[in-house]
Amino acid sequence: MAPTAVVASDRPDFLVTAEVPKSLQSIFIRDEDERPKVAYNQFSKDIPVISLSGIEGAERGRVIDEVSKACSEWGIFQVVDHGVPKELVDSMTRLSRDFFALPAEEKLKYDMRGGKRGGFVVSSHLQGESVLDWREICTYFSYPLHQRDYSRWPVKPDGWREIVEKYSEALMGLACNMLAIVSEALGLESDAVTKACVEMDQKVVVNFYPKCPEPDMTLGLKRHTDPGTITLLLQDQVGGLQATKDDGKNWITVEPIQGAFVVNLGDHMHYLSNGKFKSADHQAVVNSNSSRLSIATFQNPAQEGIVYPLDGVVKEAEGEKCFMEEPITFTQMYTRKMSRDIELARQKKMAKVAEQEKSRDLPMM
Ligand SMILES: O=C(O)CCC(=O)C(=O)O
Ligand SMILES: [Fe+2]
Repeated sequence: MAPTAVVASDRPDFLVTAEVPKSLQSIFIRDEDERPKVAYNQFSKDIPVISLSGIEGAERGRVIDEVSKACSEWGIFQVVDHGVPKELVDSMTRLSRDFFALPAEEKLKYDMRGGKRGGFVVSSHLQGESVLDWREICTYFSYPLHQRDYSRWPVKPDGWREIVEKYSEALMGLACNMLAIVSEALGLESDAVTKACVEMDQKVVVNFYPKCPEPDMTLGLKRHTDPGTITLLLQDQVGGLQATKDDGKNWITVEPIQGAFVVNLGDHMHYLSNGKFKSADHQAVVNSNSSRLSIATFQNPAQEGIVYPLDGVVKEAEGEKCFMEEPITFTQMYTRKMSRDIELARQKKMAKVAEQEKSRDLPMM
């Protein structure tokens, strides 16, 4: 039976950590073509690992070259020697895990459903999906500072709030450094991308993927590209982040590296670069052996930020064309992306129903 669409308000019924069920509820079962093809722990070394050591001095040229190559080929890479203190990363990871271990009623004090800006939710804050992701999340809208609403920041576990504050500030610093490198990799001034963002927005999303009884049938987070400018992802040592550079024909599992950040370019950056830099298609798979934690820090432009290739990126003299018809705002870009996703899901569902009807009409052999 085709699963019926789940509205966000139904979701706590599917709270996945309460007690891991023996089999998967149908609402988590993905169509066959969407299911994982590669194991969560079959790690690949294909994604470049770039050291940021010496980035303000003699090593800058090397970093720019490596970032440029990684962004053209994958749109995803890892960074080490990034300067974010290890103790901060360790505290953030430990307190995040402690939060998800709290009783459901404690987490639901920060229930994010109904359009609240931040807090706890099961599966996803997007509405109208017919299959659920196998995860719980806690979201912090951390920047701009004047929009920060601490009433949506959990007070438990003790000290988490203060650590998230420090973490989001440190990651804002790292993101700006990375965007300077990406600008220079496009042959532009180092502030070209941050200027295009108008005012940098940041959202910290802590993903918790519980152990799953039938991990081959579902996904922790379905295939997507991140919409914003750049994402910095911290993952534990379990493994589960997968990326593809050939539209889903082949997937690789990103090797977890202690203390590294996975850097993902989002759609905004893809457009700013006139398509020279990719926004990586990625997903998260789950497993039956252990739960997994990842912390995604999304750096987005302001809502009115312009989405259009940056001045100087399109080399017209070399016959290059601008691949967008007209500039749009980030809000327009995001709305179009969402409607496209919904339309694709609708078409897929219709094709499936038609297929089922056709096979029902076939004469019995
Ligand atoms: O958990 C992961 O590895 C991926 C998370 C992610 O892609 C996201 O939150 O957008
Ligand atoms: Fe993502």
